[in-house]
Amino acid sequence: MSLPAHNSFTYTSSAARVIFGAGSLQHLVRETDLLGARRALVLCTPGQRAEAERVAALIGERCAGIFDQAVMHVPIETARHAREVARELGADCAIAIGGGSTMGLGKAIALESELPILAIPTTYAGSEMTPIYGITEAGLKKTGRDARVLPRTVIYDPELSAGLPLKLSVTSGINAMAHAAEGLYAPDANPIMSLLAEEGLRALAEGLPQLVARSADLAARSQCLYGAWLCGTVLGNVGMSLHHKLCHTLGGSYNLPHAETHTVILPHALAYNAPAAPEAMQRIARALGTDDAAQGVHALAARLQAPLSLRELGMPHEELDRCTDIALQNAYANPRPLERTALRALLENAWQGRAPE
Ligand SMILES: NC(=O)c1ccc[n+]([C@@H]2O[C@H](COP(=O)([O-])OP(=O)(O)OC[C@H]3O[C@@H](n4cnc5c(N)ncnc54)[C@H](O)[C@@H]3O)[C@@H](O)[C@H]2O)c1
Ligand SMILES: O=C(O)CCC(=O)CC(=O)O
Repeated sequence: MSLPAHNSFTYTSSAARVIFGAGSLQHLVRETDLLGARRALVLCTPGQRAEAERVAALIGERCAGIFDQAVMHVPIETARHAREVARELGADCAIAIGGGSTMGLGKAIALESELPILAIPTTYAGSEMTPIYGITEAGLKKTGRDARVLPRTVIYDPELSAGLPLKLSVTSGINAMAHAAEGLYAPDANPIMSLLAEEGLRALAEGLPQLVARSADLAARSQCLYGAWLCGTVLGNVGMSLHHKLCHTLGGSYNLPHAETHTVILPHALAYNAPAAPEAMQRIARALGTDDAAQGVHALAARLQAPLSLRELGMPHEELDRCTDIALQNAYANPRPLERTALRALLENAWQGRAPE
């Protein structure tokens, strides 16, 4: 795609060291040493304690302890507890192994202490590539951007995502695709991020069906993790719009599951924005090998047997009006102006699980 004459942009590269490939966890000691860490605190969810113990065993005496209480959306109480544990143990680095929830906990610690994070992602959420943090206090999730929370080193080892349940692999992959799709019509989009976005979409659109056919296939896992890396980079570098705003409203105010909510909303958000962002839609469709971006994402999700409706995620129908109001509360950039009636119709379609209009 050629650069239009009127195109001007600012591009700041976020530095992160990436080690990618099957078996790359073997480089953990080298990478820990390169960060100068002697007392690393290993972070995980309760369900990934075994993976954290493996990390602890690998780094041996460099491990100060394991904190295994990461949960979704980083409750402030958990963040305070983890910060306290890090302080008490004299930790000089946080090693986060897991998905976006564990990365989020590492970021909550780094935000106050500037502890470097070494991230070992095991889902496709992409948080490891972003300076975005989120903390939930009194039922409200606040997000922000801060360079201190961007992980310094990321080890992408597809072998570690082999245990990710297939359903979550699919929805997590579509969560990643959403970052790239919105990145293509971001107000601060730039040609570099758009290249990564299109390639990330292509990698996931190819890799996810392969995963569904053979969930432990290492080539498919590598392809999806590669896509997730690129899509996460886009999320970290350009602003998100309507789709992410709706997902944060549904997740934050109604506690709907994160990756599944992204999966249901994405085709509808793209259909809403399609008339105002034709070039982005063309690039998304091209990456998916289809004619229409919104219909293409919907068809892909259906083919992967992903959830298609807010109803099946437990969203109460009577809350759709209030949800529309919340989504309209704060102004943010979006290619198409936010119109109440059209947004309410979008949510209705998503609730019913219809194809996007
Ligand atoms: N700040 C950012 O840039 C950013 C980006 C994306 C998501 N997020 C946040 O991340 C959270 C969601 O992250 P997520 O979707 O990765 O889910 P998650 O981290 O909550 O993981 C979901 C579940 O899967 C388990 N799991 C993860 N990897 C596994 C594996 N390989 N094998 C077996 N089990 C595994 C986890 O232990 C957890 O129980 C949300 O809070 C979201 O807001 C933040
Ligand atoms: O909740 C956060 O920490 C921010 C998440 C974000 O912007 C990406 C997403 O919704 O997947």
